[in-house]
Amino acid sequence: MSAVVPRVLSIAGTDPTGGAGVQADLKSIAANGGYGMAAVTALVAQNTHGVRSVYRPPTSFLAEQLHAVSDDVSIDAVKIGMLADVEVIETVREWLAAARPPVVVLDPVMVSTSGHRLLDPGAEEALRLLLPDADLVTPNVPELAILLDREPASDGDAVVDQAQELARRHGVRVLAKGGHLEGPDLRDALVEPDGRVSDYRSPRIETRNTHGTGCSLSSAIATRRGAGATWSDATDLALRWLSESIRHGSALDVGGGHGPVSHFAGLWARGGLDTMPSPDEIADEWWRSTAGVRDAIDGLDFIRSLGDGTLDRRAFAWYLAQDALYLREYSRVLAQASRLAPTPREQTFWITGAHAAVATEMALHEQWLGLGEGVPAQASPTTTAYLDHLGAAADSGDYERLVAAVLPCYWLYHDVGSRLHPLGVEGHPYRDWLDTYAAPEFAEATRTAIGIVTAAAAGAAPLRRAVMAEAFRASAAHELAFWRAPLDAVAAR
Ligand SMILES: Nc1ncnc2c1ncn2[C@@H]1O[C@H](COP(=O)(O)OP(=O)(O)O)[C@@H](O)[C@H]1O
Ligand SMILES: Cc1ncc(COP(=O)(O)OP(=O)(O)O)c(N)n1
Repeated sequence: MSAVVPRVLSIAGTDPTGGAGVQADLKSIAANGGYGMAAVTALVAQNTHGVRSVYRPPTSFLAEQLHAVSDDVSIDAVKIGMLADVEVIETVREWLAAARPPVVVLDPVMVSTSGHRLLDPGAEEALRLLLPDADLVTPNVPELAILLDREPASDGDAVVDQAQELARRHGVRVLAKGGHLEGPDLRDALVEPDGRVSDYRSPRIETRNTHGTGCSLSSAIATRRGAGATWSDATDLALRWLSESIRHGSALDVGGGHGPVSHFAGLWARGGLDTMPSPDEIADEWWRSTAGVRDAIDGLDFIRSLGDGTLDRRAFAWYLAQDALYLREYSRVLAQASRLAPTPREQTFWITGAHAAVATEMALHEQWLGLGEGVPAQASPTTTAYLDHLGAAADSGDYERLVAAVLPCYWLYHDVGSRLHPLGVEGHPYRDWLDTYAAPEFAEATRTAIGIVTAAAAGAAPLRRAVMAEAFRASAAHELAFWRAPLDAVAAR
């Protein structure tokens, strides 16, 4: 069973400019969703112009690195790159036999683009003997030819023929890479040991930034396969990612020769640099964003006179009638939130709120509607506008947007209710109302609603979070209008 984040080990040489070797592998593994590890086979002094020299440390130290990893970490996939010479190949072969990683991708690195050898000529036969230990081998055109001891293929069909022969000879899956052929269209071919071929075609990108493409591709496939994708899907995903990364390579401005690909360009473009806010940070930000609305609510004559008990009873009756009309619909909106909720806990919370909205609140309001102060039977324009906004969120089927839209009705009522409550002394005419919205049960429901909504916002992508914040702010503005309307309506009579 592979881990959610596959643990992928690169066994390869280095590139201090970060375009190829273990440095590229680690970026590729991370960009494809894996946890990257690296055991270094050789230290290579190279840059975007080419290789200057190679230092191969004692293989006993490579063995120590490999065992240090496998003694401690469950490895989901291994990518093997530059092996330098026979001794290194033998060391890796012995370790593979002992560690038995579930996925092994072998990029048979032999010669750099600049023409410098990265594998001793005398090590080619040893490398051939390593092929059956791999699940996938990813040669470019010249490497494929050397492994078969043939001339390099000069067109796509000839590459596939050679890949089929290599696959059959060594009983191994082969991804033959077509980057070294001429022409505007690229063809990579995945060949199964039984000869079946899957083609992957893409347009050639006009760029000098192709250094390390082979390293990056093999690491990406190992990572995707380590995460559980089929070989065919892993190859497809890795190639799509590689094309995107090649396309953005020239924007990096690294070196004056063949520059690297931009391993994280796609992630950056899709918001990968944004840190995820915590639910508490979202709660603070959203609450601060309604400061103007809350000040305006506090400044309303309706709220002031509701608190000190001097509110015109006709205005209060008008408000309660509108609130009754509102709550009937609000209950349906909460029921929809319950229907869309992703967890039983949230489902239960919203349906309990829906019940409270019709039962508890309607009982309280009926008591006041008995006042018979010329109560309107129709929803006012402000009530209608607020309900249209909530109804649109409910009809969208978008749970996050919907729960963000219903939150101000909890949060602002609890805020106003708890601040006015101390004014509700014995004999206060609106004491029931003040008690309801300052009640511990309503405070608890408000806390839960804030927790659910802000957790959903914290887990959402930035654009989705912005949609939620907008729904929340719009509802807060409707709350202000709702509280401003009663005195205006009574004055207009
Ligand atoms: N200019 C390019 N545009 C798009 N894809 C490319 C380009 N050059 C190489 N690739 C892709 O990069 C991968 C590695 O290419 P290749 O050059 O064949 O191997 P290597 O880097 O090992 O020499 C292949 O999937 C190939 O299709
Ligand atoms: C340390 C190291 N390993 C491999 C290579 C070759 O990289 P590759 O991905 O095959 O791409 P090119 O650099 O040949 O285009 C390397 N240079 N260094």
